[in-house]
Amino acid sequence: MAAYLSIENVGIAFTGDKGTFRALDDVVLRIDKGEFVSIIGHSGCGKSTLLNIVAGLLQATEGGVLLEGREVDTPGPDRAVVFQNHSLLPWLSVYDNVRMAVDKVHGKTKSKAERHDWTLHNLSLVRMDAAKDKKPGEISGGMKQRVGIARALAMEPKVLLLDEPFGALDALTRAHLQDSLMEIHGRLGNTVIMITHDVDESVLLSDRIVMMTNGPAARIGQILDIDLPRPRSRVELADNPHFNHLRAEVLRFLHGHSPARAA
Ligand SMILES: Nc1ncnc2c1ncn2[C@@H]1O[C@H](COP(=O)(O)OP(=O)(O)OP(=O)(O)O)[C@@H](O)[C@H]1O
Repeated sequence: MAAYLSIENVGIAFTGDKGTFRALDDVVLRIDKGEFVSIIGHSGCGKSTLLNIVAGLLQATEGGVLLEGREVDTPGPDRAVVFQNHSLLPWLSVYDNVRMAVDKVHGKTKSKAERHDWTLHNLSLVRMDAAKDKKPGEISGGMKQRVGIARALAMEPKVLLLDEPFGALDALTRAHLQDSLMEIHGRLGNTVIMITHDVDESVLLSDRIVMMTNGPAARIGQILDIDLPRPRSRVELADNPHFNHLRAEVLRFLHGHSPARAA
């Protein structure tokens, strides 16, 4: 059976003033519906480039991406992206930031009352309904990321693309948001690709971890199956030998692929 999301022999080269830079080479990855896949690798290896190709924000030079058998090469509401630094509109309230996406995606299929309820429902999924009337400038970084996630979920995308969504947050907030994301994924069964630099985060959340070699011409170096039963608890996993073994596997891979110095 064909994969739900299929990254087929993707390569990309950037051409600029200083010549051509080959960022990715022959990346092949097939993802099932409902799967949570993390991508990990050293800085500059090409993780965001790969995510942006799946999002349709960048065009692959070779190969392509298929979602349910159809090629995707432009952005679309079936693939929602959450970036490391929230991209909320500062002049709109929390509610309106989500509502705008809801109106755009569900304007023709849901009534006004349904769109209102759907906006509130998604804000409550990330526990931001009480702060719905605040502006982005009045809430914390973690709260902004939660709104960004609510906005992405409200679009009911086929695939949720997360580019280091918790990278800019303190450890405690990060842990809370990881737990929320795990709970939402458990409940809704979203298909997720998440870029992270955090080894524990990748093992805790993922079904599979895709480890990338360093660029130029980065590829998938190894894929690790995370066969820990769900639901998962960070506290219980802290002294679980299998969790620690998986964690060590990722660390070993990263250590064996030390980053090249930036030119
Ligand atoms: N538009 C572009 N033009 C030229 N080179 C680019 C462009 N975008 C990315 N690159 C290069 O491609 C490589 C991969 O970049 P990318 O941002 O995908 O890495 P990353 O793994 O996401 O890094 P980080 O973890 O630091 O965010 C880097 O060497 C980067 O300099």
